[in-house]
Amino acid sequence: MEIIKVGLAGNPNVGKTTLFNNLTGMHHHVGNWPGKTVEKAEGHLDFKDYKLDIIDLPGNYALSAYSIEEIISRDFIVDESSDVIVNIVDATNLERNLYLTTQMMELGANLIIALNMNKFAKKKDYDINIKELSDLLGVPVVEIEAIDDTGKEKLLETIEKAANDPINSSKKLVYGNELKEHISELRGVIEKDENLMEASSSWTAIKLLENDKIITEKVKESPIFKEIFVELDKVEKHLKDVFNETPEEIIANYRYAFIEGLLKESVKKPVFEKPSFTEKLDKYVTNKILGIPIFLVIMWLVFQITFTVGAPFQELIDGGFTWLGEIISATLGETVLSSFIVDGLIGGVGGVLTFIPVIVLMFLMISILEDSGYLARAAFVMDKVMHKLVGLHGKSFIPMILGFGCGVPAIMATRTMEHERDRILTMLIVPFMSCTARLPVYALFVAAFFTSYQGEIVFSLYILGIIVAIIVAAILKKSLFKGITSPFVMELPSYKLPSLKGVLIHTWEKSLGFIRKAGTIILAAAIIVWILSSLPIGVDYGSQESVIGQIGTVASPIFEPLGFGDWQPSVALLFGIVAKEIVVGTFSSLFGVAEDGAGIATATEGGAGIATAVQGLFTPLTAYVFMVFVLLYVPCFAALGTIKQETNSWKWPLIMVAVTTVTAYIVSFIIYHGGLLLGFV
Ligand SMILES: Nc1nc2c(ncn2[C@@H]2O[C@H](COP(=O)(O)OP(=O)(O)OP(=O)(O)O)[C@@H](O)[C@H]2O)c(=O)[nH]1
Ligand SMILES: [Mg+2]
Repeated sequence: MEIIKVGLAGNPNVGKTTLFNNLTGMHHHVGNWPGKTVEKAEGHLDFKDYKLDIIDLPGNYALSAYSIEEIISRDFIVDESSDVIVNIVDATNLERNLYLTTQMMELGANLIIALNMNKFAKKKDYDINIKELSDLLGVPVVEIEAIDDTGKEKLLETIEKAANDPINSSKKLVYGNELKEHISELRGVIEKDENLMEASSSWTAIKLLENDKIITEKVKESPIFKEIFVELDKVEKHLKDVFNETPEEIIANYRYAFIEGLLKESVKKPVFEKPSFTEKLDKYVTNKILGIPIFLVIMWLVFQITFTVGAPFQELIDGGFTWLGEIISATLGETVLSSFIVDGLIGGVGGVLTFIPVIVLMFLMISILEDSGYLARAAFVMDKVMHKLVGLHGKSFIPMILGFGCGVPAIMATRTMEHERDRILTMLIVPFMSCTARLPVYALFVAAFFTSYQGEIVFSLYILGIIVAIIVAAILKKSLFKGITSPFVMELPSYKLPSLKGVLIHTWEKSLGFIRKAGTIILAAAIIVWILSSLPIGVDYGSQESVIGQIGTVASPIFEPLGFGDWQPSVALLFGIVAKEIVVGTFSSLFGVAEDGAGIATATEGGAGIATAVQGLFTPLTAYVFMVFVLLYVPCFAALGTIKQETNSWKWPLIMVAVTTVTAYIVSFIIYHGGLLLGFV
């Protein structure tokens, strides 16, 4: 079977991954905000006698190399030998989208244009003459709807044809005689070195004129680099004399002029565009005064829904585990095996699994925020605050909100940031955002102590996370990360009705990740906790004389000043370093079924078992402080590992550990003593 290698390229948020998923049957991350895909992904599809290798790329606006994900795409388009590049273009935004197209044409890439979002363009009364557009570009144009199968067959046929009969897409690109003449002079010199001919010489010439760092470095390695730079200088001087502009500006102007001419011939737009739904809604949502209150209300709703809808399901699962534990205890009697299954496994792992409904709902809510387009608005609204207070731009707010789901993808999402310094700083504050792993801890404690204000208490923790993140970022920006942040225009995609299938798949996969975690790390920790609670032989399970009790007793003075100096919270925090769910796992295996026969925590009932046990250890004030500490202290191993991988050094994860520990301690201390002064207990 012959293989055809197809790259999917285009601006951010135009539907590349949607098309990729549709073609390959895979489920990669789709959402309505620019910059989701940060790494290239590969999938396959059989078509007739061919095997298509499809590569999904991060979106980019130009083939210049700024941020990491842009470099990934550019390297693929420029250096890898793909057979066909499918350029996905948003029909509602042709001017901007075609800017990247012109640059791929400069490369002479074997291009196909897949025109997406046609329904939205029709709604706006755009009349696009596909044949004309294709003729003028000299590139096939296919209308598709990435979300369903519209145009899919035609696209595949076109890919097959293009692979067998490649075109040079640079042919119809015209940049005016003056520029063309000088580019060809420069090309003449470049072409003398065979090694520089991997990409087309006109592209290399253009990139040199644009002062592109990577290409300039590459050319410096050529034996004839002096000759090339002498010519480059000459051309640059000449262009400056003629146009009184930098070569970069001149080239950009020509690209836009080409696009303008093209669209004049092939697209008819209504004289007055009626305000779209998005524009109408954004009047309120991104309003200067209303923006932040609306953001807060939406977040509050998210937590309310998560908790109120989640609670009955949670009780159901909890009941199931309790029943299972009782049956096992009754069948096996008081044996080591029964203690292992009931305290160790059902307590440690089951105690965490009861929170699945809450966690699934949280991921569902975040998926809806992402897919509707609200996430980008939240970042836009926070941009001013972030800029003024922290010196970071709103772009870093997107990874922060994703951090409400899980820190690992959130840390990866920082790749879209241009400056390494801003990127690392954002990574360091993402773990202050309250991820779903903290939810079991909150659920347990609010049920035991704050039955009437569950939603409000949890909401306050989420907001505290954001505030602490902003304060820590501001301090770090003034010390470790000095420097100005370049301004950035936040792109606001049109609102879209979230696709049910997309949202469900997204949620399902995230939830599966949680279940997998329960079966691996949390299980392993549960077994260790059980062993340590049962040793030395003959000791009462989970008593202070057990190994775990002794460890806790040694560690507990550290937490005394924060109000929870008992040994059990200390070991729970210690084990929770691995993953925060283990904090609850540890409690539930220490106070599990066998202890009082009352069952594992029924977090929503606030009565039996674990809840009673924690009521004996905490007061409402110390319970709140404990939740704050869990929120802010050391991120889980997975998050630290991701920071190491993304920064390529252990330095940052270690700094992270120090920053979070100190912050958690200080903030908890202030809240505890402040609370005491205010008369709380
Ligand atoms: N209605 C409709 N929505 C679409 C279509 N194609 C994509 N979308 C939506 O557009 C948004 C962006 O889609 P993605 O596939 O994630 O875009 P992308 O180009 O991969 O974006 P990045 O990875 O950020 O560069 C999502 O909300 C999709 O559901 C389509 O054909 N019709
Ligand atoms: Mg994508």
